[in-house]
Amino acid sequence: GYFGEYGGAFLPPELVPQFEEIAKAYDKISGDASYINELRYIRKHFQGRPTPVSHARNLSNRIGSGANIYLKREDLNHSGAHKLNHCMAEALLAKHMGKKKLIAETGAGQHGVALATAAAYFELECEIHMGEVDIEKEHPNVVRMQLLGAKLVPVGFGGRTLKEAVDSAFTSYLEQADEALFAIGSVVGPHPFPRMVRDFQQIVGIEAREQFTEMTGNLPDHAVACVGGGSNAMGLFSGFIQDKSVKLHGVEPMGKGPELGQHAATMTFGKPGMLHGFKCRVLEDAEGNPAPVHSIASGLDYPGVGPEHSYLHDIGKVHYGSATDDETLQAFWALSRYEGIIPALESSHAVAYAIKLAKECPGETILVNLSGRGDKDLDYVADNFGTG
Ligand SMILES: Cc1ncc(COP(=O)(O)O)c(/C=N/[C@H](C(=O)O)[C@@H](O)C(C)C)c1O
Repeated sequence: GYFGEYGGAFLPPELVPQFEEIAKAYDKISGDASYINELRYIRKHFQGRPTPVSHARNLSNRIGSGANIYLKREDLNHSGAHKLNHCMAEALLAKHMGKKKLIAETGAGQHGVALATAAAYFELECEIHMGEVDIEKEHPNVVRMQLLGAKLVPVGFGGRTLKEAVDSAFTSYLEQADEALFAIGSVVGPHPFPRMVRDFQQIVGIEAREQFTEMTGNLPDHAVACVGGGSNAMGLFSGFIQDKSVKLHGVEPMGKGPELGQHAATMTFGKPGMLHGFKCRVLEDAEGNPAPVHSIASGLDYPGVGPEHSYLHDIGKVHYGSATDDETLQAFWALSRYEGIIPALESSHAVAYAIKLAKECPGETILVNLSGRGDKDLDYVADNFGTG
């Protein structure tokens, strides 16, 4: 359960047997033919996979450096983001474990919607914890979760965003661990979740590598993905991690600037620490507590980051850059206006970074994981920043 010094499971004693049970169940069924076949059926006939790879021709031509940007269209995955890739697998695992309920946190609401979708499909109960700030900001996803039958638990303490939602979901799980599965929304949390969620997201990178080489006859020069906890990035990177020629880039939110509290750029400003029961790089305040964070994208404002990313950062296998709120908004508008694709604000960070990279790498190819669509962000952007 470790990636170098990062990862592990630092749990309250009463949860140790629960997490051991989850790890054992996952190891058991991940090689099981019926589980693999059912997941394959679901991906094709329920999720509508494979998602396409689109050449952002107009955007690339407008940048004019001869670089070409391509988009892996996880915005076209059912429920509108990459999150369903791990939620369907987590729900299937819960079924195999005889669980009746799924519990999770959500920030942007995409994971909440995806888990509620998976719970409806498998006829499981679903309890989603969400900060009051994010409930306000991601209202369309709140309605969708409730329509899909999930019970929403508003979280009103602390910063009232993602970190507190995780704390609240964890506490609730503690009380009902026998009949519920805690379905974490990213490659974070105590072992086995970082490895499990990465495994469930690998389908993205496997498809993208096959599609890109078939479309262009080559591997991409660069693979780019935004990083909140890091699940969509690990999904894309998994397809290329063995290819020496493909440069991997994780994009973090630089928000309003480098001052602590104005961003959530954990790789740039953080250091090794502990959060939510696992070791990772963490943004900490002067007292050593998780620092307040900000991003225009609810899905990225998390003071920690996945242990596997923390390791890949330290060994220099992945370069972690960033995009500010302003750069992100420009990318949100540009992709909408020039390509007819409205991206999630989270994914817009990866597009913003790819635009900067295209200017620095003339003639090269850049594959971006477009992790989700922007429906959830339309009103927030239009009301606060206009339509570009
Ligand atoms: C469209 C979209 N793209 C990227 C992310 C960042 O999550 P990772 O891919 O796990 O880094 C997110 C994260 N969303 C989560 C959510 O919807 O609840 C997030 O807020 C938490 C689960 C961490 C997202 O919605």
